[in-house]
Amino acid sequence: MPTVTKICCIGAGYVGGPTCAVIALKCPHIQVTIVDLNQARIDAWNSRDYKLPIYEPGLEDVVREARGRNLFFSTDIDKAIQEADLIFVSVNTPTKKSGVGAGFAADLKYVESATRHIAKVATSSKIVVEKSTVPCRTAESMRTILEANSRPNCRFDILSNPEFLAEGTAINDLFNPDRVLIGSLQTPDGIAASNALLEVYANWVPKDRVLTVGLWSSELSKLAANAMLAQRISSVNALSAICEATGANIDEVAHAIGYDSRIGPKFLRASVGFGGSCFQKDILNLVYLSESLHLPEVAEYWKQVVVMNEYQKRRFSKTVVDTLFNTITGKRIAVLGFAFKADTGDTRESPAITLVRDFLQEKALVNIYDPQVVHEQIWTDLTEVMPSVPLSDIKKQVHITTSALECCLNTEAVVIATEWREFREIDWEVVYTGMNKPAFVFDGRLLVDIQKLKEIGFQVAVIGRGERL
Ligand SMILES: NC(=O)C1=CN([C@@H]2O[C@H](COP(=O)(O)OP(=O)(O)OC[C@H]3O[C@@H](n4cnc5c(N)ncnc54)[C@H](O)[C@@H]3O)[C@@H](O)[C@H]2O)C=CC1
Ligand SMILES: O=C(O)[C@H]1O[C@H](OP(=O)(O)OP(=O)(O)OC[C@H]2O[C@@H](n3ccc(=O)[nH]c3=O)[C@H](O)[C@@H]2O)[C@H](O)[C@@H](O)[C@@H]1O
Repeated sequence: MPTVTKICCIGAGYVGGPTCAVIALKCPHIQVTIVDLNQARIDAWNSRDYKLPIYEPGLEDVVREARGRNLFFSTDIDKAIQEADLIFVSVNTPTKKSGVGAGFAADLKYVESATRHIAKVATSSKIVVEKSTVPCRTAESMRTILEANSRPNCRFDILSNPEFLAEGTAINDLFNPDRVLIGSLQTPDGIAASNALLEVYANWVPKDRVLTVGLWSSELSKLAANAMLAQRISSVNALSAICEATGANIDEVAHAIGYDSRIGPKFLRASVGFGGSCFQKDILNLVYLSESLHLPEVAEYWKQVVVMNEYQKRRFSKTVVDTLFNTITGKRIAVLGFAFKADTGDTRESPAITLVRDFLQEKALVNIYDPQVVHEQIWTDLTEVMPSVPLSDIKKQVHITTSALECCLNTEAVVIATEWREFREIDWEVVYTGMNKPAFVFDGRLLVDIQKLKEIGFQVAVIGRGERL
C-alpha cells in the first residue's frame, strides 16, 4: 500500500480550503499544499492578519495552527503536483450555462483542466482523488485523460471521496464526520489506493465511519445525499403552504412528524427556500443524468424538488406584495440577511437574491443588511440577476447598511431572509419606533415570536403560519 506523505489540493475554495486545512491539522506528518489559479484567493489564505477568503466558524484557528508548519497555500501548481503522492481535485463544478445540457448538466471544464494539468506535469505515480461533486462515471473520463497524456513511468489510481460538509458548520463536520466515503475500482491497485486514503482519515476519524465502496456508487451517493436533503426541505415547504391556508403551524407539524424515528427531526425547518451552491446544481445534474439514461419519470420526480423551491421563493415575495396592499412601488423594505444560510458569507443561490430582485422589479426601495456578506458581493449578485439594469440604477433603489437597526429605520416592512443569530436578539421595540406605520414583519426563517411582535404593534406574517396579521 502506498504511504501518503505529501498531499496537493487543487482548488482553494469552500471545500478544498477547509478540508485540506483540517487534514493538515490532524496529520502533522503530512505536508499539505493547497493550490489555486486565483492569486487573490491564495493571497487571502496567506494573509498575515488571517483575513481568509471565506468566513467559516473555527477555520481561522485551524489555519493559524497549521499554516507554515505543514500547510501551505500557493499558486505554484506544477510544483505541488510534482511533489505530491495524493492529489485532491476540489475545483468548482457549476451548472453548464450553454451547449448540450445547458441549465442542467455539470460543467466539467475545471475538472478536466485540472486533470490535464496533472497529466502534463506529473513525473511520478499519483493517487488522484475526486473531491468535487461530479456526475456518475466522471472518474472514468479522468482516467482516460490521465492515461492518454502521462509519462510512461507514471501510474494513476483514481478515487472518489465526495465531501459532505455544510457551510457554517464545516469545521465541526470535518472534525466529526457522520461518514467518510471512499470509492475505488475493486481491483488490487484500486483497493490499495483506497486504503492509503483511509489511513489519512484514520488519524482522526474512527475507521468504522469510513465507508469504502465502488467508484460509481460513491459518485452517485453524493448526488443522492444532496437530492434527498433538498427533497426534505421542499417537502416541508410544500406543507408550509398548506399550513398557511389551513391555520396549521408548520413548526408543530415538523415537530410531530420528526418524532417518528424513521423520519427524524433534522432538516425539517420550513424556509423561504433552500439556497447554496450545491442543492439545486446537484439535483439538476441528477435530472440530466436520468434524462441521459432515458428515465424521464425519474428525471421529472427530482425536478419537482427544484420547482417547489422556486415556488416557495415566489410565494413569499408575492405574500409581501399582497399584504402591503398590493403595491410596494416606492415603499422601502428592509431585508435582513443576504447569505444563503447563517454563519457563512456565501451568497450563491441565496433566496435573498431572488426576493430583492422581485422587490426591485416591483419598484420598491430596498435596504439590505448582512453581518458577513461583503458589499461588493451584493452588487455583483444583483447585477447578475438583473442583467438588463445598469448597476447605477440598481444603486438608486438599494441601500446596504451596516447594522440591522439602521436597515429597518424608516421602512414599511422588515423581511427576514437569513437565520442569523443576531436577528433573534433584535430589539423589536426600537425597530417598531423607527418604522413607518402600519409596520410589517415577514419572517422567512421562523425566527420571531409572533405574539410578542403583535403586542408591540407589528403586523406579522411567518412562513407556514396560518394565523397571519
Ligand atoms: N461549497 C460546499 O459547501 C460544498 C461543495 N462541494 C463541491 O466541491 C466542489 C468545489 O466547491 P467549492 O469549494 O464551493 O468551489 P469554489 O468555487 O469555492 O472553489 C473552487 C476553486 O477551484 C479553483 N480552480 C478551478 N479550476 C482550477 C484549476 N484548473 N487549477 C487550480 N484551481 C482551479 C477556482 O479558482 C476556485 O478557487 C464543487 O464540485 C462542489 O459541488 C461539495 C460539498 C460541499
Ligand atoms: O454539497 C454541498 O455543497 C453540501 O450541501 C449542503 O450543505 P450547505 O448547502 O452548505 O448547507 P445546508 O445546511 O444543507 O443548507 C442548504 C440550504 O437549505 C436551507 N435549509 C436547511 C435545512 C432546513 O431544515 N431548512 C432549510 O431551508 C438552508 O437555509 C440553506 O439555504 C449539505 O447539507 C452538505 O452535506 C453538502 O456537502
